[in-house]
Amino acid sequence: MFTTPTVYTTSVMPDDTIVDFIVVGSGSAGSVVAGRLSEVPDWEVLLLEAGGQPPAFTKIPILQMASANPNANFINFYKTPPQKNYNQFLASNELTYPRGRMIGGTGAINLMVHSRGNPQDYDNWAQLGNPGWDWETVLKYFKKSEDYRSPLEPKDAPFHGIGGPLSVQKVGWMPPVGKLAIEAGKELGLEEIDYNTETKIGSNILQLPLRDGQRVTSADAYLMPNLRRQNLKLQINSQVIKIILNNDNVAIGVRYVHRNKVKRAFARREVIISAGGADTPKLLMLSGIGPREQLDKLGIKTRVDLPGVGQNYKDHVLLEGIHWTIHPNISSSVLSLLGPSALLRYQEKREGPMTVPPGIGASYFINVGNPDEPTVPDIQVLLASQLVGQDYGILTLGKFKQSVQDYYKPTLGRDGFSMSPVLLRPKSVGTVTLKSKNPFDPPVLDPNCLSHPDDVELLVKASKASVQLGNAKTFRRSLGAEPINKPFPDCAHLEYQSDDYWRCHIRGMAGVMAHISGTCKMAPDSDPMGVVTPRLKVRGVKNLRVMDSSVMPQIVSANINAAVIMIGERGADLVKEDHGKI
Ligand SMILES: Cc1cc2nc3c(=O)[nH]c(=O)nc-3n(C[C@H](O)[C@H](O)[C@H](O)COP(=O)(O)OP(=O)(O)OC[C@H]3O[C@@H](n4cnc5c(N)ncnc54)[C@H](O)[C@@H]3O)c2cc1C
Repeated sequence: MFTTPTVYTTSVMPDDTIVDFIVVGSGSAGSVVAGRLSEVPDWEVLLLEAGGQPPAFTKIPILQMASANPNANFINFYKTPPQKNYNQFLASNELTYPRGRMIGGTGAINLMVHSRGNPQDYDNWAQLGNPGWDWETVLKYFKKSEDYRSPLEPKDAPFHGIGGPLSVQKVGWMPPVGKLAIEAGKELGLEEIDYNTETKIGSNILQLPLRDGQRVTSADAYLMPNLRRQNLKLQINSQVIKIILNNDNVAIGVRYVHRNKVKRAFARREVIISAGGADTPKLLMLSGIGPREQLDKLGIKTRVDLPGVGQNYKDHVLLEGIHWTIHPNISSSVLSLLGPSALLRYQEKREGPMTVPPGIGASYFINVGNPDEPTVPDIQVLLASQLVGQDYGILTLGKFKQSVQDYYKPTLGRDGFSMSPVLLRPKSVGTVTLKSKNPFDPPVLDPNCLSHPDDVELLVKASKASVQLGNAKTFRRSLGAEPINKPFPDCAHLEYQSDDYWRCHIRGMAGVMAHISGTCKMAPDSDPMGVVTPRLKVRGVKNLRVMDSSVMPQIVSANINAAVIMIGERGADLVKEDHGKI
């Protein structure tokens, strides 16, 4: 009714098809890679995707919340082992990690924040021995990908691209608290910035991949317009179960399952894996490329002993539970935003609250470890127009254990907002391992967040800064904002808002953002934990590359999707360069 589903043209290839390039996974990176490689008219490109067509609701930003439905068959919900250092106030500390299993991948269910990270992130990648990934180089690819559609200040214009495949614009509709975000930041000395430039400390309105009020995924931007090319084929419901290596460790094709039948496809030139930070290491290991010890245990013959596969797993950590109520007459409740006038406004004009993912609006990039640092933040505080008890807790409360549900009871039906600090460069490291050698078993994700004490200590400082932000006079004056000044029951034995109290709050209420990265990291040959070279070639194998979030040597200081798209853009150019096409 409000939108029609995007239907991609797909093909069913005969068994033992031979093409030039096989790309595995049509998510945020894979769609870019396949779209760009097919620009070379004499290259045949086959894109294999495990999932199917994306459901229509994924196009409507506010319906992002529907992807939490555990029965959705277009999402893989991967369970973690019990996590001991965080999320202790959830009903279960075995977390569920959603990964999009459809054309568009996780980019079709994410919260749409488009943020590139800090120039220093990429200069660090280069300094670690990865030439060609410095800020100056990657900026060209960020710009190449982008069609920026909001008004630009002259000083910010050189950092944005116009006319690229991916529409990006500032959040168009704001809840009442979002409209005050910039003014509130000024009280604490934070000026408004465009965070996708080189200016990185300050308040900001978030940027989203959006066009005409609808989500734009990499698949919309890079595949949809190009599927009429004869040399680009997209085959769905095709889960790759093994990379085929010949006796000389050259990748010559893949084995995949389509309609309950095992089929093969062969690549004259290269196989490129873009299955995402969880499934890429899984597929490499199933193919005998990974830590020998682990493969031996599962009875998988090692073809290349690469100890780094599945290691170096980094994710951003976000702290919940720092909240304010607002005046009862002011509403930003998600369910009330879905009322008839908003629905009509969306249907007729593609405007209003439905054009924004739930709660999303503005944020603050700050440095709490070194407040004098002028350009590199260590924390992003996300301002969300959401209170846990909002909408009678229907959307938010169920995941918590009973004592926390009781804690929020007095706020049931009230509106409010939260300040959620995010650790931009966590030091804790996790792993992705195989459950078994059955390709249909999920991988075992163990993010192991907050295992490094420095992460907790930085969050203590960030919590205090977040309280200061929410207590800004602007919010109190205009919205009647009142902090929920009450300890969580499990931390009530500690002095309220002392460092020890915050440590307890953090262990209970911090959680992952599901930004799996680094699990097949790019590194020079001298680093034994490196999985791919700076040209994204898998070490010890010929004609095999990885291009997705798993190649990041270090996680970037922002939501990672924009960087993943950049990796796809840069990766496609590396292939073209290596084959003499540019
Ligand atoms: C709830 C949520 C909210 C998020 N919010 C944000 C946000 O606001 N901003 C942001 O920047 N990032 C966000 N992210 C993260 C971001 O969306 C992902 O990091 C990004 O999409 C990863 O891209 P990728 O290409 O590495 O993998 P994916 O996009 O996951 O693509 C992998 C694709 O490969 C397919 N595949 C996997 N295995 C196989 C196989 N064996 N054979 C064939 N196909 C296979 C999958 O079906 C999928 O289509 C969020 C993530 C989640 C889960």
